[in-house]
Amino acid sequence: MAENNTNRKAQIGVTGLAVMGANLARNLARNGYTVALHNRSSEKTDALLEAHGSEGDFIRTETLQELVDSLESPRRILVMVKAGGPVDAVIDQLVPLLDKDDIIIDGGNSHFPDTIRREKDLAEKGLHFVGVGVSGGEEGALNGPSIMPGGSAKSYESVGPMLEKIAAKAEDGSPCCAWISTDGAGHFVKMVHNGIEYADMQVIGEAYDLMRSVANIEPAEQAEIFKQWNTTELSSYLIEITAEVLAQVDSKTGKPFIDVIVDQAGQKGTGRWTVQSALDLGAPITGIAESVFARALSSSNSAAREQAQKGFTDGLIATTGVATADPEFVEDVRRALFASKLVSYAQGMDMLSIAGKEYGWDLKLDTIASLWREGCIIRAELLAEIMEAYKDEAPANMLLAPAFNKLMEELVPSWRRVISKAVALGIPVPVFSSSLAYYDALRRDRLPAALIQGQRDYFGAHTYKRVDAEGDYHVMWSDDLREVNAEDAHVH
Ligand SMILES: NC(=O)C1=CN([C@@H]2O[C@H](COP(=O)(O)OP(=O)(O)OC[C@H]3O[C@@H](n4cnc5c(N)ncnc54)[C@H](OP(=O)(O)O)[C@@H]3O)[C@@H](O)[C@H]2O)C=CC1
Ligand SMILES: O=C(CO)[C@H](O)[C@H](O)COP(=O)(O)O
Repeated sequence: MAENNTNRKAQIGVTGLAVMGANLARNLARNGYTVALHNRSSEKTDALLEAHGSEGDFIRTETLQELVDSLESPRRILVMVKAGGPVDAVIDQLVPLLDKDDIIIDGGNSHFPDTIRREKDLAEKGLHFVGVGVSGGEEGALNGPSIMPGGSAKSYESVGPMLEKIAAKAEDGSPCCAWISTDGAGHFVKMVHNGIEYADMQVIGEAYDLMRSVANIEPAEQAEIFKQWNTTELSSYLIEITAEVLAQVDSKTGKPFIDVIVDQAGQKGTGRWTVQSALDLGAPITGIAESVFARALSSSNSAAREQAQKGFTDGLIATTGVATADPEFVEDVRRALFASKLVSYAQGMDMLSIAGKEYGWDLKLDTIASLWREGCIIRAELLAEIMEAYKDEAPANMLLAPAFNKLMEELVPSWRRVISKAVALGIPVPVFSSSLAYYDALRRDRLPAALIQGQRDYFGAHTYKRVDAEGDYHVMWSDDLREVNAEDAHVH
């Protein structure tokens, strides 16, 4: 049902009816809410109503004033427009039309500093602003996404029940939606989710490349391998869709579909933001960073790639390493993929823990892992175990939780063999190898960081700490090489 009826009131309005907004509106309507619809250009509103108007109770509106007038008070307006300037533009148009205590919900992939700014500005005007991370793509938005809401606890009392109703449900029936923390926390968690998503996709790509380049396993055969892997501890949405992409045959040429796609990966920005933010926080998300750079390397300078293919001829680039699909090699790749994937999740969780302290957010890592169990792009069987690992006392690092510690020990030999083979044959595995370096660095008794401290003290009197005494020290490098207490020498 869809009417322009000024007497009827909707419980929520949605503005921005592209794929995500349209499907979230339908999801809300299917769950029994009366939903007011608005889009900058009314074609999308009409297209939605024509195709799906019978799915629930919708109110068609043409202007933002009509949208506002169609809502019960306090008003709830879900903004699903392009992230960035368009969100500010919509907020600026909405604010003069709203009353105290009305709630604007931004469900797009907004950058969390923008969300912090918007929440503060709107709070000063007596309005609530809720930045909500939504993951699950088009299909998830319709049938149940993973939802990560920030904003004030008070606003969650009003929007939480609706969001929980439309969210994906985990196996135990709990909704994949819970209040994360104040202001930009929801968008921050969604951003880190996307960082993990980038790494997860890249490690799958590296496994594919290894099996194809080293063992000549063609895409159709790999589709079966990924399907089988999806029945193991690797079981996840991304492994599942990888099998489908690899099974696809191009209708124009009859070639494997993967072979007709230009090998230059795009990105909209959330992975890049994750790395930028990690640099600010000093969070060592090395695998996630490599996955963002791998996309950049694939696409930023195609002329350099073309010339290097002809110019870098050290004879190591593999055409084949293993003659056939050696099952032991394939199992090694599976294990290497799983180990690298575990590192990506561990790095993401570590970044959340650091950010919680820095931004004053009480981030519950077990709850966050629980929200990612269903509905989102990184949903995986593994997340139930991650949730358990953070349930009581959070480990200093996810990999140190007993279950993962033991698992990593089992995976490491395969991981090393696969990376050695890749390096020997000249196949780039940036996330496999940086993840192993991260694991090795964590477990190493002495790191060369000691030498870096010595160098810093030499050229900049930056001081160092001793392993056997408290305090900060400096060596009089350009004098008599005496060690002095930094405080006495007035250096820091
Ligand atoms: N696509 C996906 O899989 C996912 C997307 N997201 C995020 O959800 C949000 C919506 O994504 P998606 O549905 O893909 O849509 P897009 O990001 O493609 O945005 C299109 C929508 O934004 C509207 N819009 C653009 N500029 C303005 C403006 N200045 N004023 C008013 N409206 C404007 C468009 O209106 P018009 O029709 O008039 O042009 C249209 O409704 C984005 O932030 C995206 O990053 C989050 C998770 C997954
Ligand atoms: O948020 C998402 C899923 O969680 C979107 O799909 C996201 O836009 C994908 O990112 P990119 O285009 O950078 O690969």
